[in-house]
Amino acid sequence: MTRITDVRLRRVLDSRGNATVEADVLTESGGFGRAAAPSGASTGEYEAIELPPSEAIAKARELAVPRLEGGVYAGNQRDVDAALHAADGTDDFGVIGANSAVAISMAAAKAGADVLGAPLFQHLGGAFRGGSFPTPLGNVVGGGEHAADATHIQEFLAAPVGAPSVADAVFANAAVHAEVADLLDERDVACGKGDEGAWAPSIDDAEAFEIVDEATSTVADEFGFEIGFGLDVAGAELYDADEDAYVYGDETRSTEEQVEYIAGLVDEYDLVYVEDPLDEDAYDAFAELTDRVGDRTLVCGDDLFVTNTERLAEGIDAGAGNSILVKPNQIGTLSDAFDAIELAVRHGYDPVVSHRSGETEDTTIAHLAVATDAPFIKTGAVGGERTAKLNELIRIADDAL
Ligand SMILES: C=C(OP(=O)(O)O)C(=O)O
Ligand SMILES: [Mg+2]
Repeated sequence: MTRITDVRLRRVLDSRGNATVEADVLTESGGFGRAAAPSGASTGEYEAIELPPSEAIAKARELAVPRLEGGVYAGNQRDVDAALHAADGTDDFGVIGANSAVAISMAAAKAGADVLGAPLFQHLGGAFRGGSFPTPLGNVVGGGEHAADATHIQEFLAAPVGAPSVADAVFANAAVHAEVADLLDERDVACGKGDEGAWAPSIDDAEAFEIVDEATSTVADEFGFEIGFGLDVAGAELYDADEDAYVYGDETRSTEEQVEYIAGLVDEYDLVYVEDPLDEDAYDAFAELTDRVGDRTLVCGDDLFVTNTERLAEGIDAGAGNSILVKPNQIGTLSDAFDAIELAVRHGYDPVVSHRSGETEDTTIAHLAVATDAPFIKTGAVGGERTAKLNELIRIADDAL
């Protein structure tokens, strides 16, 4: 029933105004799925390869589409993803592009769900999923590679850990975003927004901590539940290998000092989440930091693990981190993303399903998070391509798909 009859690929716009790959998958019995690849700006060195969309589409049409059409069932995700790997023949999707691969992989999953008449999260996760929801981490202030002339730390993330429902959590993050705007206004700081919709003020990181701390406390009092906050430091972007130091404008920190700095921030602000506090090769320093603060906060590897089971296994051996960021386009298929989540959970690492800075209206990651019972999802706080995922979580919880 779910035998694939057509795979159609096209270029569409992403939220930065760049082209990205969209895939449609059609099945014999009329099933239909559509998905689009997101795209990073602060990409990890070890991510699967994103090719220019036209090239990725041409290569996928030549090598992957003939293997899929007529020969593979969309309901069998492992077979779809194995066909994509076989068509590519490399271990990083360097031939057809991880952007083509992930768009097809996600579109096939949606087509499989469509034939079954089941929501995507249920097709992926089974009949017993849909009862618990991830806490959304909402980017409210940011800079780094996502905005010029703003904070050095890439993302300050509201974390409504005490929210009684996913809808309450989503509205709380939007309220923190609005409160931050008021606090910036009071300080006469004018600013625009970064790629993910977070405010991108030209202030130093210390001031951003003050503002986000105050905004989360104010909104927590208003909403009546606990709202913490966390960070994506995007340490690989700050790390200068020649100087062997983390560069914050005029200030630099050695690896030891960086560990000390982050551990201090965790305690000063009760941070619930710290992503990529160190460079993408710094397994030992990650392990040292995890040893120091891993009992009271999540130390999450994004560029460190790149959703890759081999890199995660190295991290598990080293004791580096206690959490993994999961971005399907970093590894190229949903099967690979599931494998990373399952390996993580088996070893006590919390998976955090994530958007990219360049996004579309695609909602697959909302379903992936529910399907895998991930405790967190990182998908922004405001902005259409971000609220597409947040509103889908609300619909899933409301049984309104
Ligand atoms: C979402 C992120 O940004 P990008 O997509 O630019 O890697 C991130 O670093 O976690
Ligand atoms: Mg990151």
